[in-house]
Amino acid sequence: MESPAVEILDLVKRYGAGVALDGLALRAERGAVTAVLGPNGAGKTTTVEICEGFRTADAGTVRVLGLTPERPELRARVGVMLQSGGVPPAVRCGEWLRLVARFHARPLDPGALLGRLGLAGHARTPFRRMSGGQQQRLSLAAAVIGRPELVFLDEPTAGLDPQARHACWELVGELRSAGVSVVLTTHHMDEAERLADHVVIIDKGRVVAEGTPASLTGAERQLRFRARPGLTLEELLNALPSGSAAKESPAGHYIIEGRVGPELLATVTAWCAAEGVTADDLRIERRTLEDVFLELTGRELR
Ligand SMILES: Nc1ncnc2c1ncn2[C@@H]1O[C@H](COP(=O)(O)OP(=O)(O)OP(=O)(O)O)[C@@H](O)[C@H]1O
Repeated sequence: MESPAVEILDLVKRYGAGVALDGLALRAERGAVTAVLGPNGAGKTTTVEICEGFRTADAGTVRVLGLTPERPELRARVGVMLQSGGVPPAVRCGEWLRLVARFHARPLDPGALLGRLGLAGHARTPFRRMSGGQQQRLSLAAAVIGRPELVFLDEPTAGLDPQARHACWELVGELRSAGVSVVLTTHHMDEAERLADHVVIIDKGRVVAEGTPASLTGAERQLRFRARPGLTLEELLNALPSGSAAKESPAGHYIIEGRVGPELLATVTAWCAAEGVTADDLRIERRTLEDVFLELTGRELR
């Protein structure tokens, strides 16, 4: 049977007295987009860089396409986009991509790839003169130019403008359609929900939840509104159909769960009117990955 794109078991990484990874386990299937989600310092970059062979683990096993990360044959089969670094400051954008392409047997066309990522006009710009977002897009291009079987993208859209973000999303979609396995880290829930087949939420170096975006968020809808913090919800709860729940999370944000329909909506708005509460942004929607994370850890993702 074919090995998964990435398989991690009991991974531990310490930096001095601090534990960055605390027994992390993760499996990324071939041909799928796996999003690793978590707040700052959760251990995303450490995990990805161990898989890429740039850092060594203190304990645990890691297999990338069935091999240990330091195996040299992985270099031609795995594309890597780092959060920063790796490109000489004076090299011109187009020159760099052509150079990277030469290391691969069947590279994509560098010029076409630059065009796809909105960098056609910057082919002659030295790396150090490119904006952060442009540098990032070049790193993305360099990660995929060799037609890898597996690509690691560490926060590929951080700091990108909306247009560049969409170009990146499209590229990830195409990689997936071409059967490439993608492992990406992100802080953006919408990005994970939009792109990923499988989401792994990590916090403090451990996996706190995983599944498809739909299985994590569930099919149930919620009623949400914003109002002044500290409303007493007991009376509202008494008025709601049995099986409903009402909570304030975070302060000033109210979430009503249960059978969301006309009756529940009417009860909530009547209660608001009676309490003199103006419910801002009143809406009905599915739970988001952000909510899932908040429930699991009591903290927001960013
Ligand atoms: N080289 C290092 N030396 C010491 N501590 C480190 C080092 N790299 C990471 N850490 C620590 O390990 C923990 C995990 O960091 P990591 O960069 O993997 O998190 P992350 O989830 O990628 O965060 P971010 O979203 O901010 O990039 C953090 O507490 C961080 O301070």
